[in-house]
Amino acid sequence: MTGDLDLVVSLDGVGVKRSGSALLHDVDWRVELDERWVVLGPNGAGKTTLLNLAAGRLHPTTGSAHVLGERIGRTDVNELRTRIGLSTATLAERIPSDERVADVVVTAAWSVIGRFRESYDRTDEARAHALLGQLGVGHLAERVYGTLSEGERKRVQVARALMTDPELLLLDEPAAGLDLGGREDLVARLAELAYDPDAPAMVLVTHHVEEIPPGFTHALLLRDGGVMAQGLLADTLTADNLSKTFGLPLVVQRSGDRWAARAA
Ligand SMILES: Nc1ncnc2c1ncn2[C@@H]1O[C@H](COP(=O)(O)OP(=O)(O)OP(=O)(O)O)[C@@H](O)[C@H]1O
Repeated sequence: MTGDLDLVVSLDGVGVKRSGSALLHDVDWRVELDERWVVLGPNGAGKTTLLNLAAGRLHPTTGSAHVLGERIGRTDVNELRTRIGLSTATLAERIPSDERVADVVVTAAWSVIGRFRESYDRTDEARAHALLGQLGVGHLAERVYGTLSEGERKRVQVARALMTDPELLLLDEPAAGLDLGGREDLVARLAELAYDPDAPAMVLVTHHVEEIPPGFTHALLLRDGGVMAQGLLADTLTADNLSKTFGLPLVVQRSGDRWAARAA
C-alpha cells in the first residue's frame, strides 16, 4: 500500500516475461490523479502489456505494481476492476452486435458484456444515456450496436468505460481505424474529458502523436519493453526521443495543443 492518495498507478522496477522473452523490463512509472498520460511506441513495444498491468489484468514477473493503492497480485482484482474503466479492441470484439447501444454502456455497471437481466436500475439507465450524450452519441442509444459506424462504436466504448465512474480510465488506441473526421471528433471529446477536473486519471495508448488530445499532460515512450523517455508532454515529445523510440529520424511539430510527426 502506498501512502500517497493521489497516486493512481505506481510501478517499481516492473518486468513482465512470457515464454522466456521480456515484454516489459525495468519500468518505473507513476500516474497521479490529475494526470492524463499518453503511451507511445511502435508495434510490439509493450504498450498493451503496460495497460493490462495498470488494469490489474496482468501481474508483474519482477518488481511491484500498485494500482489505486492495491498491490497487483495481492488483492481482489474483481473489486479493483470496477474502479477502472478500460476500453480495448479485445473487449470491444466481445460486444454482441445485436445489443441495444444503451445496454452496451449500462452492462458495464455489472462488469458484464451482453445484457443478461430484464431490468436495470433507473439511475444506471440515466447515467448510460447521459454518458452517451457526453460522447455525442446520445441519439443512438436505442439503435443496435452492430449498425453503428466505427467512429460511433468507439465513442460508445468510451462511454461504457466511464459507466462505473472509474478512478482510472485506460484507453487502448481509441482512434484506431477512424477516418479523419471520426478521429478529430473523438480527440475533441477526449480533450473535453481531459480538461474536466472531475474526470478520472487517464492513460491513452496510441501509435500517433496526432491522436494526442489537448489537455493531456504527460507521455511515456516505450521501445522493446523499455521506457525510452517519460515526463511532461512538452519535455518528452522531442524529435530526439521520438526518433529513438520509433527507430527512424523524425521531425516533431507542435501547433497549439496538437502534435504532428513525420520522417526527417
Ligand atoms: N502471452 C505472450 N507470450 C509471448 N509474447 C507475448 C505475449 N503477449 C504479448 N507478447 C509479445 O510481447 C510484445 C509486446 O506486446 P504488446 O501487445 O504489449 O505490444 P504493443 O506495444 O501494444 O503492440 P501493438 O502496437 O502492435 O499493439 C509483442 O512482441 C508481443 O508479440
